[in-house]
Amino acid sequence: MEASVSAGTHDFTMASRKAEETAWRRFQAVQWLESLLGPLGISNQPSEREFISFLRNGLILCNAINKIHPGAVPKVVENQSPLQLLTRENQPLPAYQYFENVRNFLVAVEELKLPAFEASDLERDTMEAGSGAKVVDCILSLKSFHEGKQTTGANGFYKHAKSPSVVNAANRMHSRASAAISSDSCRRLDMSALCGRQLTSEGDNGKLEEYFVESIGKLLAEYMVGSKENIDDNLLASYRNRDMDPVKQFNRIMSSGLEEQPQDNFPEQQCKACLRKGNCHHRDLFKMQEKELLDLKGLLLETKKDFKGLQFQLQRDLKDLGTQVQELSTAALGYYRVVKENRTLYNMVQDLKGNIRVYCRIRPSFVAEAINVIDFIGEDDEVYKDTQPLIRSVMDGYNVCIFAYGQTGSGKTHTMSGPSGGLTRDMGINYLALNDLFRISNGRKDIISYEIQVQMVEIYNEQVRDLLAEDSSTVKYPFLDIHKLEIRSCTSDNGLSLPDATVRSVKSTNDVLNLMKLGEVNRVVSSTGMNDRSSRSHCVLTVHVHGKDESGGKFHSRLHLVDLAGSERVDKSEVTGDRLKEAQYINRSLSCLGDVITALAQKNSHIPYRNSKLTLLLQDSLGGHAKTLMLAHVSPEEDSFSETITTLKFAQRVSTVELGAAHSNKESSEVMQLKEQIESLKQALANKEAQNVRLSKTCEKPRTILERTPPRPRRLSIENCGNVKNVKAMNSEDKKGGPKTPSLPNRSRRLSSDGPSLLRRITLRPETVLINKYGHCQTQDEEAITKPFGHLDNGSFLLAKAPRSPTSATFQKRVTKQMILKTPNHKCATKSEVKMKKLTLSTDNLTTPYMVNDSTNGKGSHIRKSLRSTIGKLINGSEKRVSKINDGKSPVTSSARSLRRQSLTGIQTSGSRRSSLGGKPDDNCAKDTRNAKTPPPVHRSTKLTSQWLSSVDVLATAPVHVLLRYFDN
Ligand SMILES: Nc1ncnc2c1ncn2[C@@H]1O[C@H](COP(=O)(O)OP(=O)(O)OP(=O)(O)O)[C@@H](O)[C@H]1O
Repeated sequence: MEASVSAGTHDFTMASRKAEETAWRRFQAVQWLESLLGPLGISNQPSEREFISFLRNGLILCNAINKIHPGAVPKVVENQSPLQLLTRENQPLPAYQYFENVRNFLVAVEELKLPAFEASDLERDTMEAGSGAKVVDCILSLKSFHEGKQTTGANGFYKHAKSPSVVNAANRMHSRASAAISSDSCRRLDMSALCGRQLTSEGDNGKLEEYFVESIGKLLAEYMVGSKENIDDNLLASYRNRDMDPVKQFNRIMSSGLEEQPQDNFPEQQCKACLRKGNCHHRDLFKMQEKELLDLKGLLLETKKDFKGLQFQLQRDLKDLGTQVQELSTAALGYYRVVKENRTLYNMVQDLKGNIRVYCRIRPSFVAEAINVIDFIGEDDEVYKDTQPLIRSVMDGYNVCIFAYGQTGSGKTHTMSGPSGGLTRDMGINYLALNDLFRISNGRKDIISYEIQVQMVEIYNEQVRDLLAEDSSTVKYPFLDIHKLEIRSCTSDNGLSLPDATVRSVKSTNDVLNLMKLGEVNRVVSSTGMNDRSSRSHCVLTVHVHGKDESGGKFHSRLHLVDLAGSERVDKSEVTGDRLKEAQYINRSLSCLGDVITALAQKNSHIPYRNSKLTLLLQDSLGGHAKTLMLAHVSPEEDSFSETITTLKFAQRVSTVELGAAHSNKESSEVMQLKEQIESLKQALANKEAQNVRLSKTCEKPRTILERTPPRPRRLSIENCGNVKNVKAMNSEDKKGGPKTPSLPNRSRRLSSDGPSLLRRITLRPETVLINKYGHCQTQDEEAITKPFGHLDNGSFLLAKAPRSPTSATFQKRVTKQMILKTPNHKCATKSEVKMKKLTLSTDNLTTPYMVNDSTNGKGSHIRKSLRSTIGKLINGSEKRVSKINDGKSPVTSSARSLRRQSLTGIQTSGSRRSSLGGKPDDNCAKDTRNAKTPPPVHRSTKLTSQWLSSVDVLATAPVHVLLRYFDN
């Protein structure tokens, strides 16, 4: 059973091999025909039927034979293309169309003594298995003939390679042997011996055939012997002795090889060759190998098992590792988040404490082989990034100072201005900062209008010099003292600490570049032993940003960009003469800067800003409410070690300086107005104090003064309103016969520059006077007073209505006096529009109803509080001062007070009013005033009088922003 299965398998294997070989040969035939005639349109691996159909009309065969042997078929019947033939394969062609061609071809093949086939082999109906093989053999013999012809240049020869179907032993042929015939190895047979022979005539064909058979047999035998395998030693010996016909030899080798081929089951088979020799070790070898194989199998199984174990362990380890990596990455993420948060919080704390931020920049080494004591690790191209938030702060109204510090040659100028003559992308912080300012300004142009101005100065040998001055001679000759600038407090003038330095408006980064170039050219730079272009001065580029928002709020912030001159050891920089002097100045001013920093760090009460121009100029940045950042620069070289340490120590000290939280300079329009109001009140207070001093003097000798005082025309005085010039203007107006107003009683017209004259100067006229934003007065009935009545630059106005006569009944009936504090949105509100709020002023017994608009914000109310207290002080304080002056005991005190009240109201004080105010009647003063023929007491209610008095009091001190209104009852 086993044997029959084995035989069946063997047959099947042989059959499939045979089919493979046949297909292979067909493929070779097609390949060759295509190489000879060009593409024929047939697939590379045609079936036998396809192949035959393709050749059936004989056209291709005739063309092929004519190509390799011109004239072999004298007349070829042309027909459809093979492709057409193929596609129309199912339609039988007329026999005559191909019969002639095929017949002619077969005749030609016979003439060439090549293997032929029967014409019927190409007929479809009679086609039987294996008939295609004959056709293939014929074509391949043509191919061999052609190849031989090409090689020898003569008529060629052919290798009569028959297909396995026509070879007797083909069924039993070992695959290796057949491969030797049909595969590449066959082509590697040495053909040189054959090629050496020249056959010249057609008559040699018979000999030629014999010769070819002999030679091919010989070659094949040699090839087989060369490979030696399974060839009987006797056969080998006979072959070597050359005592046998090569073809016979080949046949014997083939048959012996096929006989000796190894069988699947060695022990059951006979190793014939070995048995013949009698020394067969194959069995032992086989057993040994079998054992080895078994061992190996066992080993393989074991290894597989181990491998599986390892695989399992590896998977487990990988899983564990994955879990651990995940945990680690979670922890790392958390850590980075915490670090980031810490950093943010740290910066926040720094901001709240107002610490000066310090960054350190390390210059790259210039000499590759130099020994560096400090190495920079990381990227060096984002220096500006950390300073960017500060630049944004400038646009929000904060003052900012960025200064570069470090030894000479450590890269301060490189950081602040960029490399000299560098490209725009290499520009330093100065340019980048201004660029950013413009960018932000453009981004916010719909809500805030910005104006950016630039000043650039240098402090050279303790002199401040303008680097943007038109007159270049002032900068070209630094030793001339012709352009020394004075440093002032920032609160002076326009908030400029250098009001005399050129201020240039800039609108674009190009403007900035031009200015910076100008400044760079004008700056004093010299070559020293440490730096070819050493800056010999401190350069301060100040950017002023003026902003105004939609609501009218304004701010003015400053950005100082400071490139300090480098500290230098004169022995190292090898400077002499002027350079030495410069170095000394530089070192001295830097030492002053150090002193200031130390004092600030130690929170000393005295900070020595005034010790140098540099510290004076940076005063508000180092000790004010600015945001300050220092860029400490160090050189990496070994010989700069001590300077590096000094710089780092200085940087450390600077980082401990707490400036306090930075303040924005931004103020809403309301706050601004209220601040101005306070200023005006302060001014008024000062004026009033001066008056009081004069008043007290007047009270001492009122009679004399009054006697000397000539009567004057009545006038409206606003001297107490803090604008003497306008009073003068009004006086001159009156003199010139300005607008007429209803006359007052004579007593109120009697004015004097001293003493009682004050009473009249404060007296209000009995019509409403409006002061518009241009500073012009208008009467209630729109009669314009042409002369300015005080400069009111914020658009607010004063509305005052004085009684036509203090005794006027209509007036008394109409008047309810309210003081209204003006707010931006509240121009001239009607009574109903204004929310009432009563405030009590702690004047001596005066009660004044105020109207305050409650819609203001917290800051406004804070300012209002201070305003109120200022007003209180103004009234109380000044009187207190007067009483202080007069020591409270002097009769002058009360008389002065009454006189003052009189001066404010034009109404003589009376006992009843005084009692209502809680004050004591002052007989002396009353007497004095009576003697002085001051206006007689008016008949009005005490309450009204006191209200009026207090209102006027306030009016007198707050001329600009206080609106006095009257409403009819
Ligand atoms: N980060 C840097 N990358 C490349 N070159 C640099 C860098 N920093 C400085 N340099 C170069 O080093 C040299 C000295 O730099 P720079 O003039 O800016 O020093 P400095 O501190 O301003 O010196 P001084 O105080 O004497 O004016 C210059 O040639 C500059 O181009």
